[in-house]
Amino acid sequence: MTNDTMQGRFITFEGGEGVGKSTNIEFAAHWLHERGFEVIVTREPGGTEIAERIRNDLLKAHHGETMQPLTELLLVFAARAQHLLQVIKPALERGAWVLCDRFTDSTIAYQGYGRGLDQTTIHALKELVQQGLEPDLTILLDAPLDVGMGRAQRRGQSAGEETDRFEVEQRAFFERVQQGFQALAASEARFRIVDASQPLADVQTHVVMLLEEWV
Ligand SMILES: Nc1ncnc2c1ncn2[C@@H]1O[C@H](COP(=O)(O)OP(=O)(O)OP(=O)(O)O)[C@@H](O)[C@H]1O
Ligand SMILES: Cc1cn([C@H]2C[C@H](O)[C@@H](COP(=O)(O)O)O2)c(=O)[nH]c1=O
Repeated sequence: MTNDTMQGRFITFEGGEGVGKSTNIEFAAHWLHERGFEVIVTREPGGTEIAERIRNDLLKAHHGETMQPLTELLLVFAARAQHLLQVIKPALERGAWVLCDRFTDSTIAYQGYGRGLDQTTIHALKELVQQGLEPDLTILLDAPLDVGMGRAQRRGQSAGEETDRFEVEQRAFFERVQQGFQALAASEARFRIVDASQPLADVQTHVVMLLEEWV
């Protein structure tokens, strides 16, 4: 099944840690609800009971055993298969807007550029799981690393969140991830880059401009 047979809109929000994906998805959902659209807000890894359990394994620190990059990659796609079949495709088929916090571009950036896994393998898994389904629009929230990481740290401290298995990575890892997102944005027509280092009101004005092209 491809996007051509789907009635809804599939919008993904991408970017590094703390750039404002969740904040802007909630804002976009509210904006669309007010205009009468059915909106599903979801996230990856996650979005179903099984996929959320996989997320927990992916994000929590494991003591005494290191998760292999290939294991990480397969778990991300296992969660995605469940999420696509159970939540995303049915919602698109009935005409809803699906706003998803991260999708396969995060896999290409984190497991491909970040961990150094082979892009051909990633694309083969993508084809197997997505069967040609792509987001209609991908909003890349882009900010210097220190801006996003500073925001994520402050949010984590005030909410008492535990640091996850990705957040403890070295700066060089996040630099590679950011290069990955920038390379994707330069090569895929569905990407739009939003400067996420701006004040939130300006970021949201830009997000609305992008949504207006699809309503
Ligand atoms: N443009 C902005 N200016 C200032 N603060 C912002 C801006 N956008 C988001 N924030 C704040 O930064 C923090 C991180 O935002 P948010 O949780 O939306 O990011 P995220 O990209 O979803 O993070 P993560 O990758 O960790 O899930 C929050 O406290 C949020 O209120
Ligand atoms: C979808 C996806 C996610 N990740 C990583 C990226 C983040 O560090 C975490 C998710 O947590 P957040 O609250 O959304 O920041 O998972 C990944 O490595 N690969 C993926 O495909």
